[in-house]
Amino acid sequence: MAKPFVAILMGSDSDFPKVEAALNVLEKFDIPVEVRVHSAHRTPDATHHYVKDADQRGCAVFIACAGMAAHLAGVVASLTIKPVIGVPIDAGPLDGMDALLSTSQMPGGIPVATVAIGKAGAKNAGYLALQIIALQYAELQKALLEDRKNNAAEVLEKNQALQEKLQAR
Ligand SMILES: Nc1c(C(=O)O)ncn1[C@@H]1O[C@H](COP(=O)(O)O)[C@@H](O)[C@H]1O
Repeated sequence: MAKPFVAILMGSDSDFPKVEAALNVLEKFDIPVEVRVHSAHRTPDATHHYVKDADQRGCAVFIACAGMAAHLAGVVASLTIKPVIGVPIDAGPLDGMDALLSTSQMPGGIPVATVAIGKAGAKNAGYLALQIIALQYAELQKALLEDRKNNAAEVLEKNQALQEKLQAR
């Protein structure tokens, strides 16, 4: 079976420093990714065309990232029945609270799986996309379990280092 790909869309190139966290995770697991700037507000026709086309070409999961009046993820979700993960970006004076609400408060029937605001949310969007794809790929399941183990070992090591520091006080 050919590997499916993930499409990462963002409303503006100014979002990229935060969105990059999703890309990093997907690249770490060798999942093909397409990254595009498409705004539901500013480039509605191009957004519509890209989502329909990507859907047909085998996109497995869409990650849509936007700040402020973040309608991008909702619009993407209206155009496909593939899973759409929404990342609210902390842009503008409301620090992402506006984007969080406009991404998550979707009307019934058109879901957007909304993650946390900003970089941490983008990272989790990458992992969530992997977990969705892993439902059909045993190898990816193994890699994700291994990654969890490594992360846990890192945390335990940090705890050990902290205990040693505290004992030396
Ligand atoms: N929320 C949206 C959409 C959309 O939802 O279609 N398009 C752009 N934007 C957001 O506007 C913010 C400011 O954009 P600029 O930095 O380009 O002015 C960005 O966070 C972008 O995601």
